[in-house]
Amino acid sequence: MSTEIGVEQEYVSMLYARLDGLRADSGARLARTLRETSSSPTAMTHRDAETAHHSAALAQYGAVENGLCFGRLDFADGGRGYIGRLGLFDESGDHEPLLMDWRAPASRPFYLATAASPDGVRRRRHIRTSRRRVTAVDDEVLDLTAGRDAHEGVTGEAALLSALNASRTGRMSDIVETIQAEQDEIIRSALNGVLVVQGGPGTGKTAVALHRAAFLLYTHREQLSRRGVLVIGPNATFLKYIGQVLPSLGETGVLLQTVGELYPGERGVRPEPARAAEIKGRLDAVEALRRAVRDRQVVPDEPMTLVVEREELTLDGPTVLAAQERARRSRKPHNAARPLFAEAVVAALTRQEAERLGADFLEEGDLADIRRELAADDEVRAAIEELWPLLTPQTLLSDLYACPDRLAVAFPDLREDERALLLRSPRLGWTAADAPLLDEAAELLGVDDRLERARAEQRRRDEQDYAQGVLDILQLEDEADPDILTAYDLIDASRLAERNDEEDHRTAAERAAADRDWTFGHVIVDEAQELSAMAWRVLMRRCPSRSMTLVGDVAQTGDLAGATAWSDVLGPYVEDRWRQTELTVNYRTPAEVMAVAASVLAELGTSLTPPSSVRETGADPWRVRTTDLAGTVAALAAEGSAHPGTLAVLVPESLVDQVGKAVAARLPDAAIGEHPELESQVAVLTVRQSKGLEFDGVLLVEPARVVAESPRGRNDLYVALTRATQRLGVVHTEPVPEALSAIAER
Ligand SMILES: Nc1ncnc2c1ncn2[C@@H]1O[C@H](COP(=O)(O)OP(=O)(O)OP(=O)(O)O)[C@@H](O)[C@H]1O
Repeated sequence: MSTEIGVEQEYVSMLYARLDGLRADSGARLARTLRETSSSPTAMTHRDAETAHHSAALAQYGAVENGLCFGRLDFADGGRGYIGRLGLFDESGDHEPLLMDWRAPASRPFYLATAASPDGVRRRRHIRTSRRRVTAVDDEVLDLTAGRDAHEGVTGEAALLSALNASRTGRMSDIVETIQAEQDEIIRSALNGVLVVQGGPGTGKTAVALHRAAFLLYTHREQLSRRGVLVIGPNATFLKYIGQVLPSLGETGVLLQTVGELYPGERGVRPEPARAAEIKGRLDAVEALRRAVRDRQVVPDEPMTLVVEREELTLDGPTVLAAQERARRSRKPHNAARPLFAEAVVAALTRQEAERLGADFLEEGDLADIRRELAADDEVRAAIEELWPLLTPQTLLSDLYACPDRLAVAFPDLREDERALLLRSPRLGWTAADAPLLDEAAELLGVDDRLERARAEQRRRDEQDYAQGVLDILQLEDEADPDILTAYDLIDASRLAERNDEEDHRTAAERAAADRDWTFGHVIVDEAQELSAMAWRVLMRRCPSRSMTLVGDVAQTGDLAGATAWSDVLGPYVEDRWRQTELTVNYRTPAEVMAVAASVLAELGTSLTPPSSVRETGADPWRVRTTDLAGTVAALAAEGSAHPGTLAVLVPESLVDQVGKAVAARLPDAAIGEHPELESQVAVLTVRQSKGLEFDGVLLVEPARVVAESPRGRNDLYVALTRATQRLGVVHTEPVPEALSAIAER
């Protein structure tokens, strides 16, 4: 085999030389572009575009440095192809492919060909490298291995097991080298429509979702780089965990967000009781917000007296009610309808004033003057603001949460104690469940954009005037020779103004993050089972094309507002027009640990079958019963940290402080708290924080409390048990839940 390594080394070195050449080329072009000094608007725009292009190319060449080439296919017809992280071509005239991008259709057999269905492939070779050095090659000769005792459906077994057994680092890595057939199907599924990927823990849902993003951007580059791709994850820690995967695949134009960040400009990070989040997540909140907005459109109990120019005018209930009716009939959102309300109020006051002055003597011009004066009067404006205030989503929501009476109007069907859960001081900041409500409020409030539109029109006119000036000067200079085409002949002022408009060179992802009205080309939701009905409404607004990939596991739902069936989530938006696929193999959790998790799943009473583990480790789970919980956990964590790789101590919420302190006293570098540093070797986390993550070893503390403390406690237990890639230990003082009693005591 060592000669084979030599052969591949030669080829791989040639590929790196080609990559270096491209990198140097882009670097030189970038430097040249940056040195250009022309300050004409067209040249500047061109320069910005070129800079962005070369910088992106350089970033991509940097991203593929590790594992540039990882596979080779030998075809039955004698042909051969190398597979890698990007496509490289021969510099010479015939432009032969030297390396095929893993996303290209030609690379597919690398992931799909099996002995039973070789698809023209004679041999699949996995090339393993460390930096630029080839360290191993694993061959599968497809026409000879048909009867071999391999794990059914697994391709590239040696490379796969080597990847799965590697110690974890606290950052997720990509899986391009060992994507399995059932995963490949999903990654390359068509762009359009809603695709649901249901899969048990460790089946690679997150990995598949991210690789799908990279595949879609490659295949539909034009469309998706303009509209962008949004990836939603459960929390900031998780986003940090997966943050490196797409850049390692050479993709940077994807926006990663939590639900709490869905409303631009605000970050919903404050914790709140599960019950409060559940109430906010119900669809009823739409009506509640509608009522809250109407509640701000006030009819005075007593007539209001306004003093304008030392004269008294009266605004009574019926007048206000009529103005309200007029504004509401427009069916415009609150802020957009406000000018109609104001107009109606001013018209009523104008009539009053006209009558006082003697309407018969007044002409239309006089009435218009009165109207203008009243509309500009401070007291009139204050009255309008009181009766139909201009509202931001933030003020609407914080005023609502701050006032029991307002809450009672908005949520008449809630019990008093439920409403009390929503009550809070406006200064405390937003929670994740507030973000969809802010977005809903923005829909209901709308914007009074007349001012903004007037400003934009003025800007446009100014630019046009300026362009006209430029053309006039050019015209003077050109006048000498009537045969020469003048600038006038080629372009008029409005087109020149348009050209000078500054182009926006932010990526689609950057622009989308700041824009509530942005609609994405594709939306991917990870841990999709956790999203509330209100969060789905926002996502559906952000993706009117309904081109979406939702990955999740309804057996792992921890949030009360989360889903227990995909049809419940999607029915309101696409009825039954969505497709579901399933992932069935667990690549993370070894069989020994999965056996325990499977009995918890059975107790959940779902029809879901546990995914089958792809490997065994020979290490059985164990448990220790103790009377000194914190002390024992700290000692076992110290013992566990002697193993290579990461260790998570998973604790019920109520024990985080106590256990965290004990572990920190013993292991000062352990990560603890709201935003734990996952690259630390040992981390103390709640089960909720551990969602979607994985660790080499897991020490689960007091599982009975994990179950007892949450309304979806058994789901949480299932999540906790399936975080380990190698070892699982349980520490408890109380008896363990029935499903865990089979674990041997140590
Ligand atoms: N084809 C593969 N090759 C190598 N590793 C893989 C493959 N598929 C999945 N994995 C690894 O298995 C682990 C679990 O994957 P992932 O986190 O995507 O699963 P998940 O289904 O999202 O799990 P959960 O629902 O528990 O969050 C990861 O370490 C991932 O890299």
